[in-house]
Amino acid sequence: MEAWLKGKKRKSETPADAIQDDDSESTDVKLAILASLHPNVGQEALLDCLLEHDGSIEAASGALSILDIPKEEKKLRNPAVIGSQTSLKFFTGNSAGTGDALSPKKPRLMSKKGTTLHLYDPEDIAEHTPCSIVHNFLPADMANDLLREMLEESKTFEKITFKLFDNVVQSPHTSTFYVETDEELSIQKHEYFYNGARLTDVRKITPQLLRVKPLVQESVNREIEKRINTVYPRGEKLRFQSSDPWKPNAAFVNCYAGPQENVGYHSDQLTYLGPRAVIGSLSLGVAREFRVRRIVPKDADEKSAETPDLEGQIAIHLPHNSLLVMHAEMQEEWKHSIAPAQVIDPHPIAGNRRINVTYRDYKANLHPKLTPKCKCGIPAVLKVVQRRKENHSRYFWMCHGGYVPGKEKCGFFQWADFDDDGNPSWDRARYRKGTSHLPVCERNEPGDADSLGE
Ligand SMILES: O=C(O)CCC(=O)C(=O)O
Ligand SMILES: [Fe+2]
Repeated sequence: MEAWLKGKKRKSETPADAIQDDDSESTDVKLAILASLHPNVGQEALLDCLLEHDGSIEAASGALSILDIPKEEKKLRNPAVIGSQTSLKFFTGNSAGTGDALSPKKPRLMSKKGTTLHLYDPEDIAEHTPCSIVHNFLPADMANDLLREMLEESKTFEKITFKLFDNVVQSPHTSTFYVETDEELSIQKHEYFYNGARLTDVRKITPQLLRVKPLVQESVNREIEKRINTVYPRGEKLRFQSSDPWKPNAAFVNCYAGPQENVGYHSDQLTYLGPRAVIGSLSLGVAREFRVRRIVPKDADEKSAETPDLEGQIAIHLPHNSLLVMHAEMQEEWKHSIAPAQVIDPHPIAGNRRINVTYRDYKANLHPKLTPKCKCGIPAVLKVVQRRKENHSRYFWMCHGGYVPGKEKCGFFQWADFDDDGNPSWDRARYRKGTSHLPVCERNEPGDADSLGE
């Protein structure tokens, strides 16, 4: 941690490190480190300060040290309260979308860095973010039954513990994971890895989660079709996006007990969902702000000050019983978070708690027995080059051992090869050779950073 705070290079930098930067670290972790350095500053002020300093702990910590914290905390922008919708005209630039596969055709929002655009309307959300939303999604009784069931379950949810640079940190909310069969439960516990470690709490899907699943499935597939037809170039699915219907077989459930519980800016892991993953996210209980921001790739030697990110964050308001679909462009090009709130409206059933159920489609051909393993013997994690222009959008496998308390990462790195439907090259039955321009399993040894154009 010290080396990072002082701006020194981390020891044992690997090719995977070289194509990432500070931003690849979860905001949870950055917040945990900032909180330990500035124990008197609230979570929200820390988050705002981190955002204002482009995710740099060093810069944010420096600013917090100089400031008169108690006064400044009150003045900091973006109070995470339920805000009112800002005029879209203020944020919409004249420039049209880039026209690439990942940008909506409509003009791009040009919100200034550090500002938050609050969106409520489904049309605005579909137009300006990589998401779409369905309000009042379930019949009211069904939503309440699921909420009650999950509130009961969440009494035994736990915070996730992971490691960063010798610090063991905990997620600022609780969660657990549900699968459908006993066999899947056993496999999830013994073969799947998350942040380099096995999950200890995997549960069998509950009656209400199972009851709601087909409705989510139907609605998400409808939203995918709509997105393809109205937003994507030529009305075609994105490259690497699966051409199969979306079929959820797992649910990750989060509980935010009170306004301060949150999740920092992150992209969801693609390791088992594959490229261009779609996720169906159901919100129950207290309404909270889901924030998204686009990741703007930079040249290796480009400083953020020279190319300020023109786009601020967008807050999507997630009321009780709303289904948010994170579309195929979301995880690769954007980050998302649940911001801490100053105030919340208590919910008649949930009190101050919010339950979030993310239904996910785990791909059979990305089972950890099939994916590359690193030298630690742990199934490698699938990532994509997000922040660098060089090799931008390329997928790669890397070691995740560094996230396990007491374990160093081994530096394993390997480019990933998928066909245009996101099938990995080892899936002989489905992989359509020649549809991907990427080299087949090109190998880079640790330290071989030249081959990455760094
Ligand atoms: O609570 C939410 O709406 C988002 C949760 C989330 O981002 C996640 O589980 O990865
Ligand atoms: Fe997420």
